Amino acid sequence: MGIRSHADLLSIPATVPQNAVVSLHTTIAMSLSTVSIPFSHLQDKDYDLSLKIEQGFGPDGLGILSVTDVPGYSSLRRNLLHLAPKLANLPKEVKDDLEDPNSRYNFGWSHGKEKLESGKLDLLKGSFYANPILDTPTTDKSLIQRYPSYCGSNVWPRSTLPELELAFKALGKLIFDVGLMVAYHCDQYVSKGIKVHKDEGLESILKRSRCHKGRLLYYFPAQQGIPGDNSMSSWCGWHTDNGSLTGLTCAIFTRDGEEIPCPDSAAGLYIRTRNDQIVKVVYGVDNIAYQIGETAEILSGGILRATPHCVQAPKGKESSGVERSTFALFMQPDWDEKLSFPEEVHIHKELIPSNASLTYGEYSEMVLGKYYDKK
Ligand SMILES: O=C(O)CCC(=O)C(=O)O
Ligand SMILES: [Fe+2]
Repeated sequence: MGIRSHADLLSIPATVPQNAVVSLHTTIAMSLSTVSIPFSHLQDKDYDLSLKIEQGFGPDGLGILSVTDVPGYSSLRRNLLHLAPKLANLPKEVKDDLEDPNSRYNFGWSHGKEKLESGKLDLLKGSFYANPILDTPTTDKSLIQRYPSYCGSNVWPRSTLPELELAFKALGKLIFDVGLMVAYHCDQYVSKGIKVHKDEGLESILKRSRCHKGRLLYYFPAQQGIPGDNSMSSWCGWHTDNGSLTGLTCAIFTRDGEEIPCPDSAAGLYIRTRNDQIVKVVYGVDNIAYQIGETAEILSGGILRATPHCVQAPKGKESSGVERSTFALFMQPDWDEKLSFPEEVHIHKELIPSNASLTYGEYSEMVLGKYYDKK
């Protein structure tokens, strides 16, 4: 998929916090709140946010920060996230019709198609992918064949869940617009370290891209945790996102579609920081979180660093039947955008020659081949 890669992070050399309790499989990690930026500051191009960006995305940051008080966000989030269990519970034939094997399931419904860290197919979650900005990014047949995961068209359940399209596009566009503001302030921060040429900053690159992808995620009910998997990454394996900037909602937990507080405070998103701490990340329900993807690392010459993350399923008796719904927006460069790799490549070293010059389309097709069975 266009999107993420289970990087080779299986043996994470975590610096275990002093007070951590270590069991055979699980490390109880510290829980930390993200740095947060009020929308009114973010919106102001003259507001100096370099300290906040540094605290969030700099060498000692978590690699994730969040934006508060975005007008209209709260109801758009709830509207979309509550559709995830509905979509996942549609009859199998309906979901089959929403599949797009040609794009390696990067448009429409995807369940059990992607490989987990273990090499097994991922049955724990279902996803619905669409480009919230453009329904048909191109009509050029050769491009569609070459980059099917970006150049294909959206597939909407127009007769079976008609409200999905509007809700998905509305939330996706809002997270995109706010993400561009985050990108602008990232450029300001990066330009203190390296020269950022006009039109080559993250904001310009993301603004002109036709490659953005939203992912509505639905994690199927945990049965007293995931049987046989006590690990931190029991719901979603460790990986870095392929794109530049990922916008994330705070997840909703439900049982039979009814919202409930999560019964296990250890469940949720974990991040490995740049100084190798593993941290459980928390932010307000109405905040939009943004984390760094691989191509922001490449474009910034390593000043920004891709954020490794995973998701832990809730454990224990009360967790039986608990579902999790969330949304991610992968803001990615256009398929035609040139990426110049620094001499020292940290990302997918085994696939990418140093000093390579690839387009984002070429790069992501290379990386994706790893996580899907060949058709
Ligand atoms: O479920 C989440 O909170 C994160 C999902 C994720 O990391 C991804 O889809 O790349
Ligand atoms: Fe991710």
